[in-house]
Amino acid sequence: ANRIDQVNERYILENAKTGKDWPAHGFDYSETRYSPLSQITADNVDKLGLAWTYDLQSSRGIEATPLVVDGVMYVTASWSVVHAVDAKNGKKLWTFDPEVPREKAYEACCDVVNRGVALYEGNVYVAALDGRLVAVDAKTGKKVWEKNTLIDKEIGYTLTGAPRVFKGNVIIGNGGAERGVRGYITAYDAKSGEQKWRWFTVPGNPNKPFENEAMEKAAKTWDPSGKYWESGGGGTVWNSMVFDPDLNLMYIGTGNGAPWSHKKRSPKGGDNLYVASIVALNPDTGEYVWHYQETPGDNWDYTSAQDMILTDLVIEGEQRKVIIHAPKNGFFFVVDRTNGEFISAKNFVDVNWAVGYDSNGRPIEAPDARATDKPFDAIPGPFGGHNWHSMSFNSDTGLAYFPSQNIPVTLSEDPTWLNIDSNEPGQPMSGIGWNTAMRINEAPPSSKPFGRLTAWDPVKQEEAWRYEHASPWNGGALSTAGNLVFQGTADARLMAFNAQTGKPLWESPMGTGVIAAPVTYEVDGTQYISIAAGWGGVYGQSQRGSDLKTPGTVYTFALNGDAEMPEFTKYQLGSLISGVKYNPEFVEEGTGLYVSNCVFCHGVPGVDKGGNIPNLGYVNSAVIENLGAFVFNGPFVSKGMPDFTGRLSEADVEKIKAFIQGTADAIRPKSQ
Ligand SMILES: O=C(O)c1cc(C(=O)O)c2c(n1)C(=O)C(=O)c1cc(C(=O)O)[nH]c1-2
Ligand SMILES: [Ca+2]
Repeated sequence: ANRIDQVNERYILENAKTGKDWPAHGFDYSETRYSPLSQITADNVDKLGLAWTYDLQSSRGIEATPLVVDGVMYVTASWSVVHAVDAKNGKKLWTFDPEVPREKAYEACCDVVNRGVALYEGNVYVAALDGRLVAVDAKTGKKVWEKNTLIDKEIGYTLTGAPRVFKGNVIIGNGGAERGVRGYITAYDAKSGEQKWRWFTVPGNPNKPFENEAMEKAAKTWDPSGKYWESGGGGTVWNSMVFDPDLNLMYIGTGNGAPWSHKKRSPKGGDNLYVASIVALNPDTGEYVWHYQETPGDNWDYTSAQDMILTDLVIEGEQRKVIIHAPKNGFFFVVDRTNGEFISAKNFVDVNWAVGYDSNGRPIEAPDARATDKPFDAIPGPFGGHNWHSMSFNSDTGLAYFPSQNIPVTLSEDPTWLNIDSNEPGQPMSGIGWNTAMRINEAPPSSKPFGRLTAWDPVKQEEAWRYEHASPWNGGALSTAGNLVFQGTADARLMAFNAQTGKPLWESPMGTGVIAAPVTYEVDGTQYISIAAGWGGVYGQSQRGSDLKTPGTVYTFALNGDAEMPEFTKYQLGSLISGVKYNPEFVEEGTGLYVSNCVFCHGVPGVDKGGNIPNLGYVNSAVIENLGAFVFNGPFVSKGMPDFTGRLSEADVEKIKAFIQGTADAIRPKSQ
C-alpha cells in the first residue's frame, strides 16, 4: 500500500533519518534541505544522467519544491496547478487545477508562482494564488475541501507560498505588502478545513480593541499619525514557516512594511513590530511567544520571509538550539530559537545600509541609509541580498548554502504619496495598486549586479567558499551526505559542487533558467535528483540569464541515467524597435506612467531583454503603434495582464508609446 495515508509528524521525523522520501517543503521540519542519501557522491557524480523529464505545461515561473512519498511526486506549476507524477519514470498520474481567475493575477507582485504543496494523511494541500487553500485527495486528485483564507478579497492578497502542516493544522500566510495589506497567518484543521486560529503580524486600528496583547505591544512601535492601518502595515508571511516539535514552537518570517517608506507609514519613527522579523508562535493556539526583529523600521522592502533553518550549533563551547537565516537585508543571522535571543549577525554580501549589529542585535545603521529624500542606491536593493530561493544546511560540513546577489535599484521617497491609493505616476506599479510610497531609479544605481552560490559557516560567521554565476537570480540549494551541493542557475544549468571545497563537479543543461531548488529521493534502491525548472519570479518576468525559454519541466537524474533531453526552445530577441511616431515632449510623462503600470513585468524597453514576459523595446513596431488594442478591453487577461480600461486614458497610452520608442532611440548605438 502507498504510505501517503500515513504521512504525519512521526512519518516526517522518521524519514529524516533515511531520506527515502521528500515529504515536506524543506525535507524535514527543520527545513535543512540536507538529505542523508549517499548513493550519488562527489566521487561518482560525473556518472549522473537524465532519468526522465515531465512537462509542467507552464510558461511562467516555476518555484516549487517537489514533494515525494513512496514513489509519487507532487509538484506545482505556475497558476497553482498541482501535478502528481510517477517519481520513477515521470508518467502523469493526475493534475489538479484550482482554476485561478486570470483577471486576479496581476495583483501578485512577483509572477503567478507557487512554491509547492504540503502532504498530510492522504491529502495534498495547495495555496491557490487567488487566496483559496485547497485540500486534494492524494490518490485521485479530487478536491476534498476548499477555504477562502482572505479577510478581504478586494485589496490584493495573493498566495504564493507552500502551506505547512504542523500538528494536524495546515498553516498558510499570504503576500501583498507591496499593495498595502495587513499580514497574518491562519491554521486550518487538516481533515475538516475548519479554521483553528489566526495571528496578525502587525496591529490594526489602535482606536479599536486589539486582537491580543502582542498587537497592543506592537502598536506602541508605530506612529498613529501615519494611519498605518489604512495601508495595512505589511509584515506578510509569504514564504517561510518552520516547526520545532520538541520545543512545540513554530516560527514565521515576516515581510516588509507597507508602504515601503518608513516615514510615510510611521512618520515619527518606531520599529514597527512585527515587520521584517522572526516570530515564534504556539502551533496549537497561534499565541505569540517571542520575536526578533532583523530590520527595525524597514525602509527598503527588506523582508525576513526568506527560508529559516533550525539546527544545533556549538557556539563559544555551548550547544545552542538556533535558527539560521539569510534574509533580504544582507546579514546572516544566528538566533536562539528557545527564546529569540540574538547570537550573531554578519553581512554575507556587501551592504551599505548598516555597518553591523550591536550585541543586543540592533543594526548600526549607516548615516544616510534613510536619506531616501534623494535617490539611495540601497545595497542590497529590494530584490534582496538573498531572496526566497531556498537555503540548505549540511551538518557534516557545518555550512549553509544559498544563492546571494545584488540587483541594483535606487529608492527615493515619493513626496506626493499621502495615503493609500493617492499615487501619482512614478511609483513602481502604482497604476495597478502598488503602494510603496517610493520611486525607483530616479537616478541610476551605481552598484553592480552579481549572483553567486555562497557557502557560509554560521559559527565563524564567515564565507567558506563561493561560486560566481553569470547573473543574479539563481536557484535554491540542496545538500546531501554524498558531499554534494546541487543548484540550478539563471543561465540554465543544474550544477553539482563539492560541498566542502565548492569545486564544480558536474552539470547538465536545463531548458530555461532555474529558480527553484532541487530535491533528492529514493525509489526501488535508486537515488534520484530532481528539479522543477521554469524561469520567472519577480526578476525573471522582465530579465533573463539565458537564451532559452523551454516551458516548465521537471528534470530527474540518476546514476547512469540515459534518457534523452527534450528539445529546448530558443528565446528570440527581436530587433530594437524603430519607427513608431511619437511626440518627444511626452517622454517625461510617459516615463512616470510606464513605471507606474508596466515596468516590473515588461522591464525597461530596449535595456532589459525580456524574461517570461516580452520586453516592449524588442516587439514588432506594430504592437506599439497599436498599443491601445493591447492595453484596453483586456485581450491578454488570460495571460495575467490587467485590463487598463478606466485606469489609463488614450492620451496616457500615447505618452507611454513615446517613452518606449524614445528610450529605444536613446540607447540605439549610433552608426558612423
Ligand atoms: O511583501 C510581500 O507580500 C511579498 C510577497 C511576495 C510573493 O508572495 O511572492 C514577494 C515579495 N513580497 C518580495 O518582496 C519579493 O522580492 C518577492 C520575490 C518573489 C518571487 O516569487 O520571485 N516573490 C516575492
Ligand atoms: Ca515585499
